[in-house]
Parts: sequence; structure tokens; C-alpha cells
Amino acid sequence: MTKTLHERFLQEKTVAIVGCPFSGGQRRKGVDTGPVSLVSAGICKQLESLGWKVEFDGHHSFDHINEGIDQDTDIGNMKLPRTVSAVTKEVAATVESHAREGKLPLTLGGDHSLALGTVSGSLRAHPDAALIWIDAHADINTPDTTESGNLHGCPVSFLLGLQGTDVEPFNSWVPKKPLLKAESLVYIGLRDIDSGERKILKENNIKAFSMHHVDKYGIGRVVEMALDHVNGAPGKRDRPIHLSFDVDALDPSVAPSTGTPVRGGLTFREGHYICEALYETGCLVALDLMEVNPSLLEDREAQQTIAVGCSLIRSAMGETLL
Ligand SMILES: NC(=[NH2+])NCCC[C@H](N)C(=O)O
Ligand SMILES: [Mn+2]
Ligand SMILES: [Mn+2]
Repeated sequence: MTKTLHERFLQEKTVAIVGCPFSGGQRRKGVDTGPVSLVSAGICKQLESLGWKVEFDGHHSFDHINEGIDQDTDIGNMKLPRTVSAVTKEVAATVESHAREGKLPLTLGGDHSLALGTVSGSLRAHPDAALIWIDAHADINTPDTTESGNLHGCPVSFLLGLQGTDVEPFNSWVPKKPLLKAESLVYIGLRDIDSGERKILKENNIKAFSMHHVDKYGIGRVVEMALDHVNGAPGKRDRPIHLSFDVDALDPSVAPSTGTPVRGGLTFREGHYICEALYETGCLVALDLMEVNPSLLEDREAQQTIAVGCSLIRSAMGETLL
């Protein structure tokens, strides 16, 4: 029998919820209300009924950092660099401490720049962890290649320590010797990649399954190939996994209330299948659910997106169909 999730890398079946009401990595208001909505929708109770001990002592307050936001002028192309750097530095410390205590940190965003913090925290506690990034976007722009200047499009480049990421203010805490290697990263769901990002993906030989691959092979094969890749051999399944799920990986008909929707995305089942299959490995050590923005579109779309967010989380944490 394969070991259950908490027997492998966690010390107990405890999930520590890290609510991150933060939107400074992009320019649309409202994504900071995502975590509050997911908790109000009952995610804590839902995880308890799956047998988890749930720790949640309120959302992280970034007020002390946001106070300086008006003085946070661009550095090169980067928008709000000091704010994003300070926020992600704190998130890294929080996620790291939960992970070191043998718990599974579940970070609720907020925009995807937060993942610079969550993944850094995970890797400090689980240096061998691989990163599975589910997204319409690669979020691998560097401060030099970003066209928008929005840092939610850049976290992966900092994690990999790509050229151009050794910049202020991030170099005050992001390590020179990166914690993440290119071969420990795999993408699923990509369909909107900037030209600079395409070059980075090629040059660094990064494994990426676009929607084209999902159509071609089916989601079952794609997840298998993704897991084979990060584990280094077919069928091998022993590396801890950090799953960073951007809700915009799903088709906008499934998850409409998000800041940068792109048509042609994952179906409801494809998204859930990924989460179920990763739970089944027993290797999941951290989970992010990002970019839920309930203030976009009408209430109906917002509620739909929040509900889908909760059910993706449940699937990644053991909810089964049978
Ligand atoms: N986390 C996201 N939704 N990222 C969208 C990024 C879009 C675009 N590639 C940019 O750099 O701005
Ligand atoms: Mn995205
Ligand atoms: Mn993203």
C-alpha cells in the first residue's frame, strides 16, 4: 500500500491556512478579497470534513507594508517592487514555519506574485520539492522581459534565479543560489505566453504542457508525464510536491472572475483531475490557490469562481468521487 499523504512528508494531517489578501502584483482591484471569500464560503469546515485538522488564525495583514505603497515607485519595468518584495518575504517566512512543523500550508491569494513567497518557504523546509504550476500563463518574465511590469507575471524567474532577477529590493532576501532548479518545475495549462517567456522556457529546457498537449494526450497522460519528469523516471513518485494553482488555468466559462482570463482553458474536470491525481501521489506538501477575484463580473460569476476554487482545494486534499 502506498503511504497516505501525511505519513510521507507531513508530521500530522494538519493544514495551515495562509490567507493572503494582496493585489500589488497586478493592477486590477479586488483580487485581495479572494481569500476572505474562500474562507467565508466554508473552506475550513470542508477540509475538516475530509479529516484534516485545520489551523486558521485570520488572514495575514499587509497593512504595514501597504502603507508605503504610494511611495513605491517603479524600479526599471517593475511596478510596486518594494511592496511585492516585502509581502513575499513575509509569506515565505510564514509558509516555511508551517512546513517545518510538518503541516501542509494552503495559501489563498491574492495575486500570483505571492508564489515567490510560498514556493521559497516550501523549498526552505523541503529542499527536494518540485514545483507544479497550473496556469494559463508561465509567470516567468524577468524584470527585463516583462512588458506589463506586473510582478504576478514574474515569480518563477526569481525562484529560478534567472538573469536579471538579481535586483533591488528582491536581492535583499531572494538567495543568489536559487532554491529551485529548472528541471524541478513543470507547467500545465499554458496558452498565453509572452515572447520573452517563450525564449526563457526554451533556453532553460523547462517542461511545459500547454493546452495543445492537454488536447493531444488527454489530462491523464499529461499529469503522468509531468510527474515522471519531476521524479526523474517513469512511475517514480517520491519527490515532495508544491502545487501552485492559478484559477485562470481553468476556462473562463468555468472560473470567470479572475484578472487575466484566457479562453481555451482547462475544463472543470481537467482542473479537478490534476488536483486529485496529485493528492493520490501522497507527495503534496504545499498548495496555493491564486487569482480568485470576486469583484470582477457579476455576483453570479464571482460565486461560481469561489465555489470552483473551494472544490479544487478539496480535490487536492483528498475528496474522492467514490
Ligand atoms: N498570474 C497571472 N495571472 N499572470 C498573468 C501574466 C500576464 C503577462 N504574461 C504579464 O507578464 O503581465
Ligand atoms: Mn494566470
Ligand atoms: Mn499565474
